[in-house]
Amino acid sequence: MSIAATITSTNLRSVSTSTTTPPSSYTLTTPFKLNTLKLTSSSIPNPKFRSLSVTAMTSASQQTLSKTAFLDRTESGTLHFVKYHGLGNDFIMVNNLDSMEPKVTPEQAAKLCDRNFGVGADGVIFAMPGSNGTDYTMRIFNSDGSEPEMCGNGVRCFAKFIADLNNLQGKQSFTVHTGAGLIIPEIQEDGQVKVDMGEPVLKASDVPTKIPPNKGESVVKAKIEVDGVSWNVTCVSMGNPHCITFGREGDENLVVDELNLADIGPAFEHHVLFPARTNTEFVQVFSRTHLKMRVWERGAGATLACGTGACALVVAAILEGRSERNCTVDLPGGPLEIEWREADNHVYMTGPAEVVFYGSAHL
Ligand SMILES: N[C@@H](CCC[C@H](N)C(=O)O)C(=O)O
Repeated sequence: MSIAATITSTNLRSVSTSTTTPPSSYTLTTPFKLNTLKLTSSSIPNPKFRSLSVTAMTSASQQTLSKTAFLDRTESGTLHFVKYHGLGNDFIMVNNLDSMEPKVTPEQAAKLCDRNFGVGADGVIFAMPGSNGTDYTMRIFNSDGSEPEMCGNGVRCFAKFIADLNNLQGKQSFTVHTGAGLIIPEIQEDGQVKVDMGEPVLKASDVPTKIPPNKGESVVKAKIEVDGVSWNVTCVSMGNPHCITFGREGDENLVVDELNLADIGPAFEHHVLFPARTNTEFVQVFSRTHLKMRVWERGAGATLACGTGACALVVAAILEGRSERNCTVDLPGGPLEIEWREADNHVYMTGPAEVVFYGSAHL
């Protein structure tokens, strides 16, 4: 089986090697050009990835073929998707509006997310019909195939994806049912997406963490041992679990760029004190309104941004007396604006979401 793949974007330069017409298996109403990098199955050493075949459309092709028509086409065994990113946290968005059954299995999601043998992404997101009275339902698989309850950057991409599918312009708001309950993204006039992320969950057993509560039912600046090092942590759920640290015991001022996340991240993620595993945010405080974080995500590893993580860390910073309620959080992929509003106890996140490319994969 041959594999055709294109690395291209509306914003980035194409890095493909040649130009060719689409494979015969694609029936298109208008001709389009593909910049194609061809691989054969024999050049793929790992047999488990040989069944995956990927094609991506250039931005020129997006102009000649209706986006909705592209995503609506159904051929057996072929998935049409749009890749989006929110500050470099990237997702394969699937139009699943005709069914509550995800079109991709967790195993297929892991293959699609693979950065060497697949499309490459931090997760696969499904736009599904509404439930519990909402406009839509969002489900997501992490790049390891596990299913988290929520994804902050993902829900901003979700809002843009829905607007794109429906050809909506300007300010738009949707109600979205997620594993974390009701989430309300609103596309702003400037294209940024502001999301009502709901209330943070602080009760230790609901985060969940087995760290004994030390402030009411919550865990705030508690000491835990991770691989023989003592860290101070605060635990917050934004529907999904987060462990936030501002430093080791006796060393409160983290310089996050110096951390080797690949070493310490997995030790937090799989720590016995986190029965559902955990996302971990390592935070540096610049001022009471400006923080910087790096993240090790449950089921995805080090990512360029984590929206729920940025929300959770501002809650943690306020609980630890380190910040105001409105903060800018710098992530490796760029900044997010976060507010934990006193009036309704909800957390609000504002940031970008962008299309990377349209593509098809044979599953
Ligand atoms: N990157 C996401 C979070 C995705 C889910 C996470 N890996 C988990 O397992 O909880 C975000 O932007 O919030």
